[in-house]
Amino acid sequence: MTAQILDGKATAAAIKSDLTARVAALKAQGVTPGLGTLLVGDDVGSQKYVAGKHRDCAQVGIASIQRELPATATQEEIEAVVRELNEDPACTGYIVQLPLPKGINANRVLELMDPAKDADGLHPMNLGRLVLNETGPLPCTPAGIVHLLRRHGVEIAGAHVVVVGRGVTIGRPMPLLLTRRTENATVTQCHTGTRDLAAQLRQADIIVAAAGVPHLIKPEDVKPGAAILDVGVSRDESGKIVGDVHPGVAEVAGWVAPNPGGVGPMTRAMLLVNVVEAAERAVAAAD
Ligand SMILES: Nc1nc2c(c(=O)[nH]1)N[C@@H](CN(C=O)c1ccc(C(=O)N[C@@H](CCC(=O)O)C(=O)O)cc1)CN2
Repeated sequence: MTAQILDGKATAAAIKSDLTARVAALKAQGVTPGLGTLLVGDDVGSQKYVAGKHRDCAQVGIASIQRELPATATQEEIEAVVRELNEDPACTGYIVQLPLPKGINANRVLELMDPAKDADGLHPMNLGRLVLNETGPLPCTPAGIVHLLRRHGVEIAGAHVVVVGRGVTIGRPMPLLLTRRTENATVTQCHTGTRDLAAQLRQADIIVAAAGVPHLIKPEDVKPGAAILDVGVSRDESGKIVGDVHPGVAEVAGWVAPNPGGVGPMTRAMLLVNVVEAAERAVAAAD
């Protein structure tokens, strides 16, 4: 078997085309959505992701506000920029690029954000809305994964999904999304402390691999026909991405989201969705 590709690039392009029309409609009503980003430090990967987010904004007509601080920035300096973005009327939504440098309390920074401007769905109030099944911005990577599976006709309802990872951007929110009545999956959450990971993986109809451990998921651990989404990012000596999924998995799986080209572009597309939906909600509330 050679797996079908869960094509994140093509799916993201379709989402962006839809958003371009919605942004034009907002502008016609006098509202220009604006995405702010706060990047702290000089991590090359983070710089690349943030640059990509602003390229996407330009493509769909969203305005860009870019704030950067050096790796030496203090908690207070970072929080001061967050307060500025909270107050800036041109910034209708924003993100703080993660991870923040060592020594910075990222939770305190996220808690300080205006939840109405939280374009990542990572403010505690918005994560709480997800728990309570209320409307709000969804964390971008989990939302992108659900969209990608749906778009390719992968059955989520009734599926057994194994999520490997417990980070704030993917591992923690992913099971919350997948177990909503609208998705209706059964989820097992695994992590580096899971005793027999291979035994869990073999039960899975869908695997979301977000552990950051190169080639953690091996062909012999995968049920034939399963859908495998590789979200792990490690880099080799030349800076090339090495995912959590061994390339041989494509011979066993039914679907594979490659890395790069799978979930990453979806993360960026769902960020734009959050920005546009927040602006649309604001317009509807003002009517
Ligand atoms: N505030 C946030 N920080 C981080 C998030 C997040 O959702 N919000 N997620 C990740 C990084 N990330 C977004 O910020 C992200 C990761 C990957 C991609 C992407 O398009 N990847 C490309 C490959 C790019 C490359 O060659 O390096 C792909 O997969 O095709 C976009 C965004 C952690 N931080």
